Amino acid sequence: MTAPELILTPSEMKQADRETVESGISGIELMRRAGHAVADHAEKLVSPGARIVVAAGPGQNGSDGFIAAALLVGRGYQVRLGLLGSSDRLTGDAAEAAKDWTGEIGRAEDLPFHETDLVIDALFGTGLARDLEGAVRLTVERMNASGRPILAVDLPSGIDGDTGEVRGVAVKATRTVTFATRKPCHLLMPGRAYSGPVEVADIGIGRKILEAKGGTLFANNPALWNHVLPRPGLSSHKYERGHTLVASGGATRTGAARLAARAALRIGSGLVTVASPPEALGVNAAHLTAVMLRGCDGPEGLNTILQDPRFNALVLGPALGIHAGTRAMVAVAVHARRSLVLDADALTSFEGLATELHGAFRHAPTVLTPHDGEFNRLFKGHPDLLDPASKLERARRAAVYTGAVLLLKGPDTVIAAPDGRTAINENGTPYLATAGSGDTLCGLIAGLMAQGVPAFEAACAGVWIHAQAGASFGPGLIAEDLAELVPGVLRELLK
Ligand SMILES: NC(=O)C1=CN([C@@H]2O[C@H](COP(=O)(O)OP(=O)(O)OC[C@H]3O[C@@H](n4cnc5c(N)ncnc54)[C@H](OP(=O)(O)O)[C@@H]3O)[C@@H](O)[C@H]2O)[C@@H](O)CC1
Ligand SMILES: Nc1ncnc2c1ncn2[C@@H]1O[C@H](COP(=O)(O)OP(=O)(O)O)[C@@H](O)[C@H]1O
Ligand SMILES: [K+]
Repeated sequence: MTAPELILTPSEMKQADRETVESGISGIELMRRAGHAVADHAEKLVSPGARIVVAAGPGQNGSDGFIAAALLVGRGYQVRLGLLGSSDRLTGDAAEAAKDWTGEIGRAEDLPFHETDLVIDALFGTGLARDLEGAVRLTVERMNASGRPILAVDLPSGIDGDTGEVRGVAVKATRTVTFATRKPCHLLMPGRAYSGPVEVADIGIGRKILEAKGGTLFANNPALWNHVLPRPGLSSHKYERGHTLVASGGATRTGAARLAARAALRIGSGLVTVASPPEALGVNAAHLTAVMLRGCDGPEGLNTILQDPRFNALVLGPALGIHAGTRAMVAVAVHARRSLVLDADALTSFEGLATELHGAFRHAPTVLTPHDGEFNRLFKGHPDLLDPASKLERARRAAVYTGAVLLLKGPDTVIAAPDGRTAINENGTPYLATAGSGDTLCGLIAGLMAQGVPAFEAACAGVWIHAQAGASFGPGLIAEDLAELVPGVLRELLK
C-alpha cells in the first residue's frame, strides 16, 4: 500500500532538519544534497553547455544556489551567480556553502535574466520573513519579465511557505524542486500556480522523523482513504449499504436535492430518499426513479422520518431556504445523531449565530462544506476563525470550534478534522465552478458516510472523486454530468 503523502510546514521542516542533524547527518551535508538535487533538475531543463544564472539570497536557500552553481560549472555549463546583499554577511553553513563557488559573485539585481537559458531562483525559501520590497522586488519583477524558464529552489521566492500567499511580489516559476516533502504553499493557491510542477528530492530525512514532526497534514490523494472505500461483499444487501436522506427545498427549488441524491446513489448508498415538502412532492415525483420520495413537513416531519433508524446519513442545506425552519431541521438532525452533511442554506441560516454551533457536532459524524463566502457569513464576528491568513488554519480552527469535519471549498479545497488531521485537494478543474456542483459533492460525502466511511475519509474521498470526475470531463461540464462520471472514477479506485 502506498503511504499517504505528508506535507510539512516550514517550521515542522526546520524541526525535522534539526533532528536529522542530531541523528548524525550534518547541516552542510543536507545542503549539499539539496544543491545536488537542484543541479540535477536544472540539467533536465537545458542543453549541454547552456547559460544558467543563479540568483542567491542571504540564507540557506541561497546556499543551495551556491552549491548548485558550483556543480553546474563542473558539468560544463556557463554559470553566472548574483547575490542579494554582501557576501560578508553570509555566516555559518551559508558561508561554508559559498566557498564551493570560486567564480565571480555579482549582484542579484544586475543578473542578465534576459540573456540566459535558465534562471535558478535561490533568493528565499522557507525563511521568508516579510514582504519583498526595494531592490529585491525589482529583481523578482525583472526575473518574471524575462520570459526565461525559472527553476525555483524549495519554493518560489516571495511565496509564503505556510499560506501560499504572495508577499508583495513572487517569482513565477516554471518548475520547483523542493526537499523531503512538499510544503503547504505548493498545494494552496496562489502558491500552487506560482510553483509550476513540483519535484520532491529525497535528501535523507527519514520518514519516521517526518511523521514525528509533521504527521497531520496530507495531500488529498487515494493513499489517504482508498483502504476505507466501501467494497460490497458477495452477500451484501442494500440495507447494509446505508440509506441516505436528502432534504428538498420548496416547489421551485428541488433540483439541488435531486443532484445530491443521485450522487449518493452513484457512490454506492444502498437506498436514497428525497424528503420533500408537501407542495414539492409532485415536481420531485416527476423527476425521480431509483431515488425514493417521502413527504416531510419541516422539522417535525424530519423528526418523524428519523424515527426509522435505517436512515443513517443525511444531507441538509442545498436550496432549503435561509430561515429559522432550516435551523430547526439542523437541530433535529443533530439530536438524532445521524451522519450529517451541512451545506449552503443550512450554513447560511446560522449567519452571525455560529455560537449555536459551538461543539454542536461532537456526537455524530458531521461534515460542513462551506465555500469562502459561506464560511465568512457563518463565522461573522469570530475573528479567531476568520482572520488567520492561512486557509489551513481557518479550516482547522473551525473544525475544532464546531466539532465537525470542516471542508473549505475552492480550487484548493481544505478538509480539516477536529482531531487535527488535514488534507489539501489539488486534482480539481475550474470547470467544477458550475451551478449544482457543490450539491453533488454533498451527496457523494453523505453516500460514503451512509456506507460507514468515517467523516474525514468520506469528505476527503468525496472531494477527490468529485474533482476527478469533473477533470475527466472538462469543458462543457454541468452538475448533472458529475454523478454519471463517478462509476468510471470508482472503477479505477477499486481495481
Ligand atoms: N530540510 C530542509 O528543508 C532543508 C532546507 N534547505 C534550504 O534552506 C532554506 C531555508 O533557509 P533559511 O532558513 O536560511 O531561510 P531562507 O529562505 O534562505 O531566507 C532567510 C534569509 O532571507 C532573508 N529574508 C527573509 N525575508 C526577506 C525579505 N522579504 N527581504 C529580504 N530578505 C529577506 C533573511 O534575512 P533577515 O530576515 O535575517 O534579515 C535571511 O537572511 C530552505 O528553503 C531550503 O532551500 C536545505 O539547504 C537543506 C535542507
Ligand atoms: N477553480 C476551481 N478549481 C477547482 N475546483 C473548483 C474551482 N472552483 C470551484 N471548484 C469546486 O466546485 C465546487 C463548487 O461548489 P459550490 O460553490 O458549493 O457550488 P454550488 O453552490 O453551485 O453547488 C466545489 O467543490 C469547489 O471546490
Ligand atoms: K526560492
